Amino acid sequence: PNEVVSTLFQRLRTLVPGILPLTVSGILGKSATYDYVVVGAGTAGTAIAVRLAQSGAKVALVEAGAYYEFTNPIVSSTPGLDILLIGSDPANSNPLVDWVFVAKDQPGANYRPIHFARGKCVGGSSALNFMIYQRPTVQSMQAWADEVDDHSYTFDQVLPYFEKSASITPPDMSKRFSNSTPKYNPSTFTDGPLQVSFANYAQSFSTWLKSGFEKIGIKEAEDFNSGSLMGAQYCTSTIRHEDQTRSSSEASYFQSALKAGLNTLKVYTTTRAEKILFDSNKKATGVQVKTGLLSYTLKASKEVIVSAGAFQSPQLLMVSGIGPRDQLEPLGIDVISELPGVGQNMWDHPTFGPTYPVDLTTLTREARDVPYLTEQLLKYTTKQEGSLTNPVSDFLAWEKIPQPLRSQFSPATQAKLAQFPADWPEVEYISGAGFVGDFSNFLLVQPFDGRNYATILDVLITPLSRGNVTITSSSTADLPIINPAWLTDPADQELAIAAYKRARQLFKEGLTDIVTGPEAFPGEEIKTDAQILSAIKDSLMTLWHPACTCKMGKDDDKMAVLDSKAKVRGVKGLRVVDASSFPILPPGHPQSTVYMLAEKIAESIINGR
Ligand SMILES: Cc1cc2nc3c(=O)[nH]c(=O)nc-3n(C[C@H](O)[C@H](O)[C@H](O)COP(=O)(O)OP(=O)(O)OC[C@H]3O[C@@H](n4cnc5c(N)ncnc54)[C@H](O)[C@@H]3O)c2cc1C
Repeated sequence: PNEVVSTLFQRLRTLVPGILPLTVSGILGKSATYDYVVVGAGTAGTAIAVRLAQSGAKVALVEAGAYYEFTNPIVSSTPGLDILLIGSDPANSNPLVDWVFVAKDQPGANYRPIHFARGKCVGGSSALNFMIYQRPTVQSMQAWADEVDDHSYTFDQVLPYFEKSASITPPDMSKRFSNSTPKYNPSTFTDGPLQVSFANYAQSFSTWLKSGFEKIGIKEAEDFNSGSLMGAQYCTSTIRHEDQTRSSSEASYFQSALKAGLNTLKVYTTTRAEKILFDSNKKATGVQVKTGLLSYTLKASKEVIVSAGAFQSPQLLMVSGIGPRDQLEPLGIDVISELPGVGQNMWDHPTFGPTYPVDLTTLTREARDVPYLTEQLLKYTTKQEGSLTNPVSDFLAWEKIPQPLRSQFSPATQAKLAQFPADWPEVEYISGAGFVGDFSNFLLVQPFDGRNYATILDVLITPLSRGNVTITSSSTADLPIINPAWLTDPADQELAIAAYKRARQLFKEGLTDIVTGPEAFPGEEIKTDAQILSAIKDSLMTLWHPACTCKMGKDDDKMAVLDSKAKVRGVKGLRVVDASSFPILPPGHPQSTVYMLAEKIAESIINGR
């Protein structure tokens, strides 16, 4: 027992750091001058701030939240707990680390209010995400380069920045099931700070998926980080291999800079950016911030960089006078640069999918069988093994909808889908080792009937619906209104129905050895296309990938907010670097691209200097 207690104690110390990083804290409440002020210590913000500070510049990093190790202890650090407090029910949230956005009045979600989690902490959304790490395709990055008329965004040109941001550790096959060997390409990683690896446990459900997908025509893929996605394979995850904890931007970029004794970076936690300040030449001179009741100014002698995420970067621009004139003037905001694209053009990836009973151990057992859960907790804390090392979704498949389903698309939908390049998948299928239902609360929805359940999450990867972000006041204390507008383009509805049928086909033709009964959700009685669409709307959820709300674009693109170096048009000394800067949302999960962009723009700023 002494040994167990001692191991547990040591383990807890790695999950909840004992020392507050006071050495890097700015003096809260006191105005100061830096070379760069970065707003938002999220995924992009932490990465770019650390890179600028490593170049010798003095950098202030302003973050509205705190350290997640204190405001979401254990939950954020433990891969298997990533499903907690991020469900579609707004009550299923932790406001200490989440802004708790709610998307309302969405016809595509049958008007259910949808909780849209966004990280509010050092680490931002990388502290809440599902840890899937995968990169876009060659042709999708060509589309990005074409969209911004800048060849430096082609896949070959950006690969060094993907590589620079991350390192990879091979899977420990002595701890995983022997039939769960992943394929991957280690040559596209370096010794970058972000830790990418594989969990010390594969979901049993996932061990059936390679053969299952093959039976419905989706072949095994070689890997998902070298420029192609079509096919099925285990994915890499942002897991620190040595202790099987989450590798967020905080645990990677920030902690490694801290360990190296970086003293040019100062972090202002629990501090909200209120407004970007400009001089008479429209040059950004700093940021007005607020900690508690204290408002003060952090001056930037070189540049202000906004990395407040896809909802709050456009908000901060708008309250500072940059955006659509018809939104700003009625709120009494003086227009400094009229840019109609701020807050528009929002891309997101909606998800939904059927659930079946399966003859395997899944999350359902973990949630309902207390002795089993205790065993897993002990395994995780003492040996870094077992199901809690696994972020739940560890196997992916990608495709364009095949015949005969494809021929059922209307000519309009076929034409719209044809705009996407050949290597850009239309649909992703994600392993979901548990009951998902309407995504309201992953823990509470697990049935008590003693059976295990598994789900395939369909994700629309070529969404054509575009949403927006609008402000209701001139204060960043009021959350902006988000309107993802899921499924408002009829082509998305047709694609969603086809994707649903493919997921059902997988269970019925590919997974017959493990399926133990009829469809549990939404149910066999849902048959016609109209019924399927209605069931999709009743359960649709975001995959939390909002992007492109301050998009970069060509000089003649009126909706472009940024140039291809992420500089805000119409003003000086101001950039936006995060998921909002994307001109398009490339296929898949965006965090790898957010890190790539932070590395690329940091290098461009440093070289430009
Ligand atoms: C639940 C969930 C699951 C996801 N799963 C995956 C996945 O598996 N794989 C993947 O690739 N992607 C995933 N994503 C998406 C991915 O995490 C995001 O695309 C990415 O982290 C966005 O990075 P960002 O820098 O744009 O914004 P963020 O990381 O959200 O950073 C924005 C930061 O700005 C701060 N901020 C905002 N306003 C202000 C203000 N006024 N003043 C000061 N600070 C402010 C916020 O608190 C936050 O820290 C997921 C996201 C979520 C929420």
